[in-house]
Amino acid sequence: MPAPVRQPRTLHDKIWDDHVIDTQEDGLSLIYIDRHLVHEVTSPQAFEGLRTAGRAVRRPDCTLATVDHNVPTVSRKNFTNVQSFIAEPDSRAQCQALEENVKEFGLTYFGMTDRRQGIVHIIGPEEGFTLPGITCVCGDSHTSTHGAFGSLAFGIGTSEVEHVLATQTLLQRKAKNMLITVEGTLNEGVTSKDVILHIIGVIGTAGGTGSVIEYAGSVIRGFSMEARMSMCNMSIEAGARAGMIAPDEITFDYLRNRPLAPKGEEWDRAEAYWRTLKTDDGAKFDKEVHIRGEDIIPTVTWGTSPQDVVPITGSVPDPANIADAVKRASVERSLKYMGLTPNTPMQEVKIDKVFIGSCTNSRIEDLRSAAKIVLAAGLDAKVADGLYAMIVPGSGLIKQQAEAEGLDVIFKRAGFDWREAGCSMCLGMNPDQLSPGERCASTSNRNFEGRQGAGGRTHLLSPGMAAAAAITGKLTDVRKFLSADAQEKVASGPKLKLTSPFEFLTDPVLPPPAPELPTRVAPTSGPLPPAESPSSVEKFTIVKGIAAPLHIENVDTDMIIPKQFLKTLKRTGLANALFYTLRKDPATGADTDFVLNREPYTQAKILVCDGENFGCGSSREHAPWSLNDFGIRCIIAPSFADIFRNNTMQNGMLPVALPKEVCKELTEDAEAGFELEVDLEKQEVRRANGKPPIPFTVDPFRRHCLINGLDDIALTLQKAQKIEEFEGRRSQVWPWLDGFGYKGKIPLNPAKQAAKMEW
Ligand SMILES: CC(C)[C@H](C(=O)O)[C@@H](O)C(=O)O
Ligand code: SF4
Repeated sequence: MPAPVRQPRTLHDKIWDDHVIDTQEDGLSLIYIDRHLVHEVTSPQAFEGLRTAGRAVRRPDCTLATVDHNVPTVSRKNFTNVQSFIAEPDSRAQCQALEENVKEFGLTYFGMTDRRQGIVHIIGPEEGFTLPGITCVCGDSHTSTHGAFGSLAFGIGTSEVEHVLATQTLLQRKAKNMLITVEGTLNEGVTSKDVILHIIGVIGTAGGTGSVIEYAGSVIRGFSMEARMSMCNMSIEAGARAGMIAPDEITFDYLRNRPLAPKGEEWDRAEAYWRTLKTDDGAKFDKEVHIRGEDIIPTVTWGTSPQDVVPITGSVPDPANIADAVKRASVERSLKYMGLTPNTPMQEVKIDKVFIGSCTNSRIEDLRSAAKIVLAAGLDAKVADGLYAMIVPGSGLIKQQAEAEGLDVIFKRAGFDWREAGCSMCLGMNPDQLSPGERCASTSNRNFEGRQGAGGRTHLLSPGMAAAAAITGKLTDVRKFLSADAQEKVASGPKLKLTSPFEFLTDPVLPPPAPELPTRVAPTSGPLPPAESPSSVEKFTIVKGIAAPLHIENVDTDMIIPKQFLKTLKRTGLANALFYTLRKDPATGADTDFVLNREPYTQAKILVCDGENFGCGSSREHAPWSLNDFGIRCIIAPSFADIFRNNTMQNGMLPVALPKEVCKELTEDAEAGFELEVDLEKQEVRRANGKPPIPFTVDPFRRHCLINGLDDIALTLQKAQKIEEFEGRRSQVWPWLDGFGYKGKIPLNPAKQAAKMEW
């Protein structure tokens, strides 16, 4: 018999196929997870779950933890311990909880005295922990960043973090294949940040829902790893499950000699495998989008969604020109929040703060491109009067390298504040925040209402554009600083540490070696619990009650629960946090007339929204926890963001997707005060106004779990033997994936270590 002919496969297909441990008849697969990154915000409840069930971490050698979201970015010169350094009690508690958890569970941890500490999505690649061909997860939506290496990398919620810690696997349904090509030549001043903002403007924040996007084409191939990471990072802003780019010489050059990358003969084997990781000719994509590089010019956002983009040469949109009433209302709402007048040229918009940082744009190349603009503005250029500009490197090592290149001198001399590594003002879980009404030019990835501080206004842009805005005090076309005249001016000026102002652009310094070399540890399996472990998840059969109507598109999880409530160590007590900014008057703290504050909706068990893309943005499971705590067990909407949908079902809640017109009708029922009855067994929504029931469908496996209140982890552990067999094969075929650990090398006395370090 001739061997069956294999269909051409996409890069995503290949990585997926290599990680499937088991597939059920209905298509649900158990996939192996090669790399798990952990941070302090989304892990405490997961470790608590392990503790309660008496479970161990299955693969400490494939798990890497750090603190990033809560850490203050002020100087650590006087750091002795987290207890005394972090003033805010909840932030402190989360960081301390992680310190304790990594000790208890034996995990590799980059704490605040470690130069390798930084934003979780920066340190994975920097260490070579992120590799081509792997599956990589983290309780964080921007895990998509790691797809830049040709890996399948995606964000998960806290329940899934617990699942991965306990089993090193996840239950997943394969996503669709989407291709986005960018061909041609980019205009001067256009960076990968402009390219991804432009793409999101074209496809919208739900354009990638249910898909893994592969970015291809000559423009992408020409990008450095840093630029590719910025692109893949924002795949989540396009609604995609993940983004990826096939590995090539640029990828291999970046990874060679990274502390955790394979070495010697193992590198050669790995590289040979990685070279097979590209989409075959003739492979089919479910969706394709083709973009011309020439069409992109430096881009900036004007509104409160990452899809609200405009070329820097454009103007604030005018709602009067929008025919669709819902869209018009949404633009009006955004403009009101942003304090912008229709038709104002973007370059006349004045800025109060500039933030250069975040997992999108805080890498060495980002800092170089911002420094280039500062230099191009002239050696006497200064941050505009009254403006505050901060630079937050993505990791301690990036900070160190930038200082070795003299970038800090360029920034500080121009009046920028040079900070320590962390998430910082991207989200403001630490003290770095906008005040109400302040406007920020930010290199981060989300411009949601209140994202950088309650009432704060965010314009997303590239590092060069942010630097230009810092100097002029307004949103500015970066190309003004790239003219021959400006460069001439700089070239003739006095010299800094560098022999030419742009020397660092062509001759980058290699990253300094990591302070400690890892020790190889054999893969271990943690003790397996009894398969019949009880589930704490409530069963869902029928939910009947008041339904609250909501008319908002793209309800993001920052809106469902703002960042200040993510600092909890529990899953409960979040009812008051639900839709906090919509429910509380910022000035008085009094209740607003938001629907959930009004009778009878204070008793709502169901939320009906007629806007698409409910639950987009961050992976915070706090969003379903707060809905649940309020009493809402079912959300009906035209479409859901992938991670949010998953997170609700992990908590015994039901997301029901129905056509937009049907959702609209149901919001009318809700407004008239009619109760709704959602029956999961019969898969129908019954209406109290005598109209016929509305059928819906739910993933059969999830339906079964919800109706019976089953625990995913216990179910997965019934397949322990298959997982072990997979691990055996994995060790033979991909030996470099049996990770490296720093077991036993976690600093036990941070104070002593801090004293040794120069900050
Ligand atoms: C805290 C975390 C859950 C969150 C995310 O998933 O994205 C955060 O990193 C963010 O950017 O909002
Ligand atoms: S998006 Fe911002 S808050 Fe989230 S991980 Fe990245 S830097 Fe941190």
